[in-house]
Amino acid sequence: MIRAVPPKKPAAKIMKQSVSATSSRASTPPITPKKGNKKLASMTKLAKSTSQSGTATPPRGVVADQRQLDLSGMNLGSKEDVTNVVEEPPKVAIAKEKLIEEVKKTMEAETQKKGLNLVVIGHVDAGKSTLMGRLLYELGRMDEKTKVANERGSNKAGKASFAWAWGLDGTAEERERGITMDIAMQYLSTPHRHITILDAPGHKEFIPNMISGAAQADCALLVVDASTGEFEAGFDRAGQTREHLILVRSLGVTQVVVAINKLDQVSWDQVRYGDICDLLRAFLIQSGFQPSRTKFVPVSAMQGVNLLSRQGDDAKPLRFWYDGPTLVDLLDKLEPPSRDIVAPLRIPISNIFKGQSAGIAVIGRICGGIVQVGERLRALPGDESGIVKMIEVEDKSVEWAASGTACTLHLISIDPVQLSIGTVLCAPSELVSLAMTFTARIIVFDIQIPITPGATVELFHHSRDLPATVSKLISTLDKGSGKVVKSNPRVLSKGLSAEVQISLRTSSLSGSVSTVKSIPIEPFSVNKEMGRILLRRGGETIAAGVVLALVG
Ligand SMILES: Nc1nc2c(ncn2[C@@H]2O[C@H](COP(=O)(O)OP(=O)(O)OP(=O)(O)O)[C@@H](O)[C@H]2O)c(=O)[nH]1
Repeated sequence: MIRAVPPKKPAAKIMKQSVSATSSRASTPPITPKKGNKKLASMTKLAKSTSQSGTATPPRGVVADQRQLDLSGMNLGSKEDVTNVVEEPPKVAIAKEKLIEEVKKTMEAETQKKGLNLVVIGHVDAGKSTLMGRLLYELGRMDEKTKVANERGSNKAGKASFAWAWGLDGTAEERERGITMDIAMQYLSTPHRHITILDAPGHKEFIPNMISGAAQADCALLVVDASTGEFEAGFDRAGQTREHLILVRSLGVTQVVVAINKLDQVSWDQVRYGDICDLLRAFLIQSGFQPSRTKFVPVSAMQGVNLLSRQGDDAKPLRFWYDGPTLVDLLDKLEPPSRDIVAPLRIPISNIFKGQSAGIAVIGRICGGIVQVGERLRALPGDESGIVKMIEVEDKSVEWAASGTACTLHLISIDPVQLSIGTVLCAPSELVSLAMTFTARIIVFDIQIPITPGATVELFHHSRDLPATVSKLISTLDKGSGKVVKSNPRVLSKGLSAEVQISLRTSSLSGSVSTVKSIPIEPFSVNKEMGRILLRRGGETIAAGVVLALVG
């Protein structure tokens, strides 16, 4: 199904006009950096600046409740400042049942471009940001002026080879270090798809940020450096090519496009391309990806070869042996996942920033249901609620947004101090459950030290990570049937499937005290996206799994 996003218009006309209006928006040629992009850029900067100061991306073991930390750098006013809104709060324009019908119609409209969220992953320096920067340009999302400014700026900084990456890596520190540190969000439009790009950092140090991006993704674009020695480094046990693939699969991503990049560095060697594809194909199958849902494409991000076309001299050596799809052809065929629009509304917050006018703005991907302007939302944990003043999707103001959509909500009449990364917004009549202990079915990764009862771990759930304990080892399970193989095992070693109990801890590995008492979480059987978890320890992902039941 589709991510359905209507244009902003008088609510009464929504039902009649949405299909044509939406389709015309869908075919609108995008493009130059807009006002909204500036806002997004500053928001991204905010996330990055907090990450530089060690707050948004806590070093391993640091308490991950970001509530105070996130808000401290934002100069947010008190509740009075935020809630003292003179203007009338907006009203809900359309009844829920009618809205569901409206959304269904829009989603079924054949002319509607299908939307999806794509996380760009791969080993450090594989060329992810360069590829995305070049693609933005080729598809008309980056204008000539910005391109020239990035070329001049990077040249002046002695980093000419990063000119394309500067289109995504926006902060001074990222540009200085020549690496991506936090997720950068951009939008691309192919003939049949609206794609929200989440450019993830490749450096091991920033894996938590990468997980935050992967948790919001439907599909992944894996970028691999084909240069001699570089592919091998990334594919090594300690490399991020493997780790990123395992992580995205664990978080529910089933479709991957693999871009074998920098082929210009190996003279477009067809044998090298084939060897890399063979190795990756075997690893993808081993990691649980279906061969029919993994596609490979040879490219050079730097030269812009085989992104949109294979024209020009640079592409000549590739034309000798390749006549398959381009990268854009493959992106255009990615299958959007089904969206559960009738499910209870769930919006886990992945970022918070001060709104342009009154109120606070939060970013999140809708994991079920529909949200509309004027709706009152409850924020959990806590007892706060607020009103949706505005919804933005792809920098455009819309009346509603449905499950699967990454959106920015501007909230009023809410105390921002009660919000944090990981807070879940939902309808007051259908609250998300809270728990500090739950059981989960996990798969243990390739770990050296087995998991024992009471093992301290970092629990990753959506964009949040928290100190936790594997409080009980309940049973080991048969991977295929799920039947109990052994009850109360003493340890869990690599490759095992097991049922465990996980409890939040009130202190982190570093000894600081967490204020988190319970988190909004749901069994996988209730809401898939709310029920996925990852466990990390010592900077390594040790297990992934799904929530079975909440204990307390
Ligand atoms: N020759 C060649 N160099 C490339 C190509 N793509 C990227 N590079 C270079 O590889 C280096 C790293 O590129 P980035 O785009 O920053 O890599 P990245 O994967 O985004 O890096 P992180 O996000 O920090 O992991 C830069 O110097 C690029 O110019 C390519 O197709 N050919």
